[in-house]
This record gives sequence, C-alpha cells and structure tokens, in this order.
Amino acid sequence: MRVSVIGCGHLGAPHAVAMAEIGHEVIGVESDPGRCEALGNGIAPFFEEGFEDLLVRHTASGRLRFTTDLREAADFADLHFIAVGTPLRADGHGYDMTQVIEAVRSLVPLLNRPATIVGRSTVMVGTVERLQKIIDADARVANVELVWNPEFLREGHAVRDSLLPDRIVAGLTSRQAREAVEEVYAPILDHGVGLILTDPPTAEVIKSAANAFLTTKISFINAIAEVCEYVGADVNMVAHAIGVDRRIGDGGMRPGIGAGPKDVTDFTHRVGELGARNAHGFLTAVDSINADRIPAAIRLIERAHGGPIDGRTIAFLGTAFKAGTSDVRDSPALRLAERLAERGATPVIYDPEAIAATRELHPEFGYADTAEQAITDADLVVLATEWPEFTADPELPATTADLVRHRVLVDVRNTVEPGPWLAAGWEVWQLGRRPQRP
Ligand SMILES: NC(=O)C1=CN([C@@H]2O[C@H](COP(=O)(O)OP(=O)(O)OC[C@H]3O[C@@H](n4cnc5c(N)ncnc54)[C@H](O)[C@@H]3O)[C@@H](O)[C@H]2O)C=CC1
Ligand SMILES: O=C(O)[C@H]1O[C@H](OP(=O)(O)OP(=O)(O)OC[C@H]2O[C@@H](n3ccc(=O)[nH]c3=O)[C@H](O)[C@@H]2O)[C@H](O)[C@@H](O)[C@@H]1O
Repeated sequence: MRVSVIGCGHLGAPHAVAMAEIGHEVIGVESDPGRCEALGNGIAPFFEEGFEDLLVRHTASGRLRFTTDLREAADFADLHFIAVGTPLRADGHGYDMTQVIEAVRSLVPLLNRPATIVGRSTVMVGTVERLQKIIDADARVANVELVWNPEFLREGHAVRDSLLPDRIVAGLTSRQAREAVEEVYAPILDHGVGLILTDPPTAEVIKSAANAFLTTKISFINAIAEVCEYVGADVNMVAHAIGVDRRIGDGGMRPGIGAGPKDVTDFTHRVGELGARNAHGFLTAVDSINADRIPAAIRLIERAHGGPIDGRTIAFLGTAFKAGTSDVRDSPALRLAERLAERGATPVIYDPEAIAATRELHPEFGYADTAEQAITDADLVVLATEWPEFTADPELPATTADLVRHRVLVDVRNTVEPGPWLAAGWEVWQLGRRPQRP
C-alpha cells in the first residue's frame, strides 16, 4: 500500500519505518527542514533503540522517503497517517490542537482521489468531530474517510511497540475505512495482534483513559510512598507484594518523581469542561499527587544533605524523562533539576543521551561527559533517570566513592539496589523508604 506519515517526530518517524518494514511504500512529511533532511539521510534526530537501523535500511531500499511537501504525499498515497504534535498549552488548559487541525486542513483540499486519513496523534476528546467538519467542508472529492487510531507506544520501545503492539484500536464509521485499516495493518494482525474496531469518540476516550489509568497507577504508589514515610515502611516492598496479585500487577507501579504531566492534565481539564464531576475530581487528585512528587523529592534531598542545598554542587544523573530516550519534554527529572537550581544549587548534569537537549534549554547548568566526572567534588548525588549505567553498574559506587565530597546518593527513581553503594560507604536515600547507611 502507498501511505504517508504526516509529522515525523518521536511517534511519526518510528511509525514510518515500521510501515516500510511491513512492506508498504512510505512517504514521511516533516515540516522541520533540518529534521526532514536528517531522516532522508538515514540519521535519527533522537535516540530510540533500533530505530536508526531500520531507517537506514528502508531509506536505502527506496521504500521510505521524506519530504517537506504535503502535496507530494497527497499525490502519492492512498492512506495518510496524522502524527503531528499536541503539546500541552502554556496555560495548562488541555492540548494545543493547532498542528492537528492545520495538518488536516492543509491535506484535505489537496486530495484528488478517495483516501483514508488515519489520526494517530493524542487528541483532546471531541477533536474527531471537529476534523470531520473540516473534511465535509473542504474535500474536493468523494470518499475521504477519517479513522481515529490512537497510538500506545512507549518511548524507548517505539519500534517494537509499532511492529508488535498490544492491540490496535480504530474508531471509524465506514466500510472503506475499515478495509483500509485491515489492509494497512494486515502483516501485524497476522501475528495475532488484536484489532479493536469502534466508533471515533470511543477511540478517543480509550486513549485518554489508558494514559490516565497508567498515571493513576503511578500516582497511587506515590501516594502510598508518602504513607510509608509516615510509618517507616518500605514502598518498594509494598509495590512488589501488592503487584503479585494479578488483578493489580506490578507493571507501571514504580514509585518515584511521577510521570510527565501532559496527558493526565489534558484529560482532567477536558472532563472538567464536559461537566463530568466525579471523573474531574478523581483525575484532579491523580494530577495533583503527580505534581507533588517534585517537592517530595526536594524535601528528601534536603533531609539527605542535612539542610538547605543553596550554594551546593549536585551531581545530577539523568535528565531524560525516562531511561532509553533522549527526550526531555515534560521530564520530571529535568523539572527537578530546574527547581534545585532555583533554590541556589548548581546541578552538574550527566545523561547518556539527553545532554544536547538539556543544554539547549539550560546552557547555565554544569555538564559532565561521564557520571564519574559529574560526581567529582559534588556535595551529593541525585539519580533522577533510571539508566542502567547508573542503577546496574556494580563498579560505579566504588569508583566514585573517593571523588565525591559526601557519600550521599539520593535515588528519586527508587531503582538502585543499595547493597553495592552501602558496601562502598555511601548513604542511600529513596522515596518512601528508610534511609540506609553503611
Ligand atoms: N512520543 C510518544 O511516545 C507518543 C506520542 N503520542 C502522540 O503523538 C503525537 C506526536 O508526538 P511526538 O512524535 O512525540 O511529537 P514530536 O513533536 O516529536 O513530533 C511532531 C512532528 O510533527 C511535525 N509537524 C508539525 N506539523 C506538521 C505538518 N503540518 N506537516 C508535517 N510535519 C509537521 C513537527 O515538526 C514534529 O517533528 C502527539 O499527539 C503525542 O501525544 C502518542 C503516543 C506515544
Ligand atoms: O501517549 C503517550 O505519550 C504514551 O505515554 C506513555 O509512554 P511514555 O511516555 O513513553 O512513558 P512511560 O514508560 O509510561 O513513563 C512515563 C513516565 O512515568 C514514569 N514512570 C513510569 C512507570 C512507573 O512505574 N513509574 C514511573 O514513575 C517514567 O519514568 C516516565 O517519567 C504510555 O506508557 C504509552 O502507552 C503512551 O503511548
């Protein structure tokens, strides 16, 4: 099939290579000329495991190319994926839908034969209805169909999640749309992946509800971490022990500094607008627990340090919003570094993949080329992104023990196994756990 992917960022670019990998002819449309050129030359503009290999393979095979020209895509493809961004609005009142509206508004008048538009961006509930009105008003040909097909991929696993998702959800209203979805995903469905067909509003709610549930699980265990602090209990053990119950499950229930606020904040705002009172109250609590994790981490850091941190140098390990990505958008780790700097500390940052993106936003921070260099002469160490090279390197505690001023590790992701750190003379502080001293 000939398909286009409009918007080639963290979602769109892996989706484009996945579509080429399963045999389609793909044109990626990317309005940022630098990003478009890099992709066309087989260079990944961000770190994502396995992505660049497939990009190189399929740009070389000719099955995948990139353009900034939407008209080229309209002429070439029969199915158009919309994967442009929906950042949170600056006032926090839901997503900024401009990119999605503009992409559809620009594409529709260019279509000169029947086509299916398949939305993949995460949108505010109610958006599909707005887009359908644009199609009804602006399409020059009959049979321009709209499908809402939310994406559930996780950054760091984008290629795998694109090729072998847990499920495919498609909200649609016509036979043409259903046949297009079944054809484009046929090789994935052949691997036993389930296709859930529904109407567009249900597809929109499925996506928002899935993200809200994932954040709820994280906020739940973080609220329990707070309880553990009051009674001297151990939240990691609580998460493990309740997660053994299969109705609960321990996936996605690691305590720490919370999830990025984007999706739950949008959905909370939207259900408030709709007047869904109970949903609004519930999600507001989830959102506010999430937001309170940064102050909780700062309190822990100050307790571990034994007082205020102004004037202190903090080795800050990790600014990516999670391990496995170079993405710092909505990163709770970066937010923590910012709050520490506001309090007069100097964070010296090391991250295996996210230094360039962090430096662009904060040239004033200190930077290091290795964890060891960041730790040298620091007053304490904060581990803010759970990269295995921080959490699973058995040598790091011993090799850095004599470099740091005070052997104090504050692990705000609760992923470090304290044993090797304690053995090397470090104190280990984690959220919702008793501090451990050598
Ligand atoms: N990043 C992720 O893991 C996931 C993202 N999503 C959703 O997917 C959407 C995209 O997210 P990301 O890829 O992370 O955003 P992104 O900001 O990395 O990528 C969006 C891309 O679209 C391009 N663009 C904007 N308007 C365009 C236009 N009219 N024509 C061509 N290109 C255009 C931008 O230049 C940018 O490169 C968002 O709605 C997000 O919520 C959903 C699931 C997972
Ligand atoms: O719609 C989206 O954008 C995507 O959002 C999340 O994926 P992602 O943002 O890549 O990351 P997660 O792995 O869910 O982590 C989100 C944040 O929560 C944190 N987290 C995650 C899991 C956990 O147990 N505890 C925890 O604090 C992570 O460190 C990270 O900061 C969802 O997992 C995807 O299904 C969804 O497609």
